[in-house]
Amino acid sequence: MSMDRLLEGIAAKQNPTVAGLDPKLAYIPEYILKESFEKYGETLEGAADALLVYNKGLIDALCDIVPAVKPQAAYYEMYGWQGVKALAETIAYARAKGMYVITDGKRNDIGATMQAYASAHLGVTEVCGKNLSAFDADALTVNGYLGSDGIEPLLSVCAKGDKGIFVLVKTSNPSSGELQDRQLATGETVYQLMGGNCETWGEKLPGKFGYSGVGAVVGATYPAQLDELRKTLPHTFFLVPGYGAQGGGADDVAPAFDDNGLGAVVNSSRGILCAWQKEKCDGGEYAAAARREAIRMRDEIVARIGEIKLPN
Ligand SMILES: O=C(O)c1cc(=O)[nH]c(=O)n1[C@@H]1O[C@H](COP(=O)(O)O)[C@@H](O)[C@H]1O
Repeated sequence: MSMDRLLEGIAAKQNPTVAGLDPKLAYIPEYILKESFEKYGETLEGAADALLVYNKGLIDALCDIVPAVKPQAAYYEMYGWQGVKALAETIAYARAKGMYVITDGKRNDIGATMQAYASAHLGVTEVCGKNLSAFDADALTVNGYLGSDGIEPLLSVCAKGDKGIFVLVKTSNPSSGELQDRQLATGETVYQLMGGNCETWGEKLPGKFGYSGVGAVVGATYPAQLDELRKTLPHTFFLVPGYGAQGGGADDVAPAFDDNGLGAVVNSSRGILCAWQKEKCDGGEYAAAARREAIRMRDEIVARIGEIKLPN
């Protein structure tokens, strides 16, 4: 149920990481851009085609060693409906290759509108009595700061379709403390309260390995909070962004894991996408360079946490 498929993928591949698919034209090798622009002109359609070709090359190179991808919707929306089509095709391609797909949309709204987001990204949309899948990701990042009526619609969609959500709790950005670290009259911080909400919401989506379908986003840039939240949120699986380009390393993310080497999946986007540029290798090697970086990241983290075991 819920997050179990992600945990099974992590254990099978002995790799607790997710590759962030946040593509920009500046990261895409010249030969891909040239072909897409020749086909569709220097248009949004040409750019979106290049994104998709680039993503497919990455997915092909990573799918046997990395359990999940996280496309961030903004990088597709910036190319209009053509970009959004590339997002949908990226999700379908990655799922067909056996990867768990977390759409990073950080969505939230009031209940009725949230229901529409839930249908769009995780559930089905009814058309003339038929239930059709729109984006059909495995999980979605969401903003819980509108309150529980913005989360409830997701829980029923997740229960029906074996899907999960990751709720923003303590985000990786430098200013996250402006709101999230504020202390409430009860003495707890706002992020602690939100973390507690994840445990409560997760009771509706229990998982067979102890982690529910309601995960939490906690940044690699805040290792002390990762440590604290791992201890206080035993049923909440963490999505940990901030490794690599934002400065987080293996030592920072290690506290996010439990004694079985489970408990978190660590994201790297630019670190993987731009590996070929960092290595200064030929564009034709971009996918191989991404794979090398994914292996380096996996090995660095697994060396800290040990073997990953699924509890019985
Ligand atoms: O929800 C997220 O994924 C997220 C939450 C957060 O607190 N910080 C954060 O960086 N992210 C996302 O994680 C990715 C980080 O990208 P890199 O810094 O390039 O690895 C981006 O897609 C961000 O939008």
